[in-house]
Amino acid sequence: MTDRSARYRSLPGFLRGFSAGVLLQMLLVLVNSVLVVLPVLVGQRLIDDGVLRGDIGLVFALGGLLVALTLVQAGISYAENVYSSRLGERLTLRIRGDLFAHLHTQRPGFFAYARPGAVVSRIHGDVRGVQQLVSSTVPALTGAVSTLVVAGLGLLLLEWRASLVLLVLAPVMYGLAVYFAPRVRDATQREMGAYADLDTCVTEQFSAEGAEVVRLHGAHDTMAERFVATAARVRAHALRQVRLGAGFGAAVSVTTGLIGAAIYVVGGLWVVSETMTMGTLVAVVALLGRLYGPIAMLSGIKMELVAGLVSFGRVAEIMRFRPTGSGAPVEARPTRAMAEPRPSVVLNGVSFTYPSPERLVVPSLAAEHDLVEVTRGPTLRDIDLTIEPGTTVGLVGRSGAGKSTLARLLTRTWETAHGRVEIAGTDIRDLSADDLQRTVGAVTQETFLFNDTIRANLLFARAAAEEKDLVRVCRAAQIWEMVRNLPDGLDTVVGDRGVRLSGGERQRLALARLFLKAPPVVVLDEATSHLDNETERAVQQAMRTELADRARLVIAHRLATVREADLIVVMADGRIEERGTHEQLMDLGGLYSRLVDAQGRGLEKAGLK
Ligand SMILES: Nc1ncnc2c1ncn2[C@@H]1O[C@H](COP(=O)(O)OP(=O)(O)OP(=O)(O)O)[C@@H](O)[C@H]1O
Repeated sequence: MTDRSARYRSLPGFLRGFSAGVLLQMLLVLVNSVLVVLPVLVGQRLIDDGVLRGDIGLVFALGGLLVALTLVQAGISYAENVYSSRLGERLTLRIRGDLFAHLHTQRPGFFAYARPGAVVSRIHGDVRGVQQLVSSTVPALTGAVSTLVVAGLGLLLLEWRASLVLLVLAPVMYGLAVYFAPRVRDATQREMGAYADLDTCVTEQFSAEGAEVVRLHGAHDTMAERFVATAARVRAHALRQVRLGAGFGAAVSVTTGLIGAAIYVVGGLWVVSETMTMGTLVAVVALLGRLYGPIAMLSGIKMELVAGLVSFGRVAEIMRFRPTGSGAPVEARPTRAMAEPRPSVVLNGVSFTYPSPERLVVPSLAAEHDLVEVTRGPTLRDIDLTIEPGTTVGLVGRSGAGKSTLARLLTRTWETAHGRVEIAGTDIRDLSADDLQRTVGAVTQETFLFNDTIRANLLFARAAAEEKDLVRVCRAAQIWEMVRNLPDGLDTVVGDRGVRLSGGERQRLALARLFLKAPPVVVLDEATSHLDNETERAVQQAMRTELADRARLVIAHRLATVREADLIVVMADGRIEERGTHEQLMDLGGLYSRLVDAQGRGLEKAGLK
């Protein structure tokens, strides 16, 4: 467990990091609650010793004291509110920073299953829930307890018989809280779950790609219906929460109202029978008024406390999450430095099975249907393969054969304990994340560009690159002419995920980014699939210069892409079925030659050959 995750073992443990702030906040709350009760006791003396005995001087003196107490109490209350909010905001910043950094350490499998909306709602909603807990609920709780103690003691000293009222009031309020709290918690959780679905719906469908798919399939109405159904779930849970809150409020009002009436009647009889002074009756009624608030709050606060703790639990759940099985990082192993500038890659007896989702992701972030247990067979079986520096290995095979999975083992997107993946003789799991990132570079069919300038997207690969390097790699990737002709050139913003560029342009920018990084091990998974034949040939030519002595793995459906490879590996059903050069495999007359024939016939039919 990292230091960051360890902070989230428990709420008190987390708050230890803010102990000075929390202590100051508590002190302000305590002083405030004493100042709320003191005026009542002063008021009693004012009536009994001042008004009823006709001591005008005392009336003015105690009146002045009341004004002073009110002003001091207002000042302390202001300071407490501002300080609590500041503490809450500091805390929010810490949690958001921790969550964001922690999410970045998750394995890619996490993001394959986590609903984006659920992640967003944790970062916004639940973090705010924890903030509320610390900046409002906990001080309110402390304030209520201390007011209760001070006011209770005051009541006991003034008129012990009246304090017996507490024996009725407290259990009734507690009973109400016991009834309402679990129901509110349930409604809160359900509402948050529904919000996560709603957020996912919006982020998916209003992304450029999602909106396009919906439009092309004319699915607006279906999607709108689904959205409204989810929004209706949010409404139902929110209304249930409101109903429960209102029910609780009404029950509290009835209880306090009945008790108030009883005190007036009984207290009035005591004053008539002269067993209690008028000042004491007024003070008792005022003190009880001060007590209702804290008692109602204490019973109601349980609900807020529960909601806040649920939020903390949901944040902590992510912060403490460790994937298990082959999706898990192997931090316990010592990392070794990658010294070899031109390493070879060796896969030795490698098999791989995709782990089930609950090992990869916090279950509450995944969609329910993803968590249904499925037994998967191995996707890769007993793979032996060597890629020497300065050579290209072409990987081909039918769709679903396991080519991309194999590539993802080289980028350590996935890890396997069955067999070894070695770079320069070191098990890939023993390499530090930095070394791995420096050593292996990949371009895939789906190119992701950030909604930023072309320059910023390129500099992602090498922040210190100069303008002339950017131009050189753009030229090599056959994209410079296009970039140069844009009104803002390299400073053109590409849109969400690069949506303002064509698929081929995005791929060429991704290749330029790879050339800029020029890592010792290169993985190209359908990286030129969107390019026309002529551009692809030019890019391949550039690749031989830009990535000359690197170990290269090239996956392609278009077999012409890998025809010149030093070794072509043909995969079927997770195994290596054939290997050799193009000529050797054609002579063999096996799967590869059948794939070449099929593609040739396809091209002939299309009149392209
Ligand atoms: N994240 C995943 N979780 C579970 N199974 C997966 C995952 N990714 C891929 N698979 C499965 O693994 C198998 C191999 O997929 P892979 O993407 O490696 O095939 P491929 O040979 O690259 O196919 P294509 O040529 O269509 O890209 C497929 O059956 C696929 O459904």
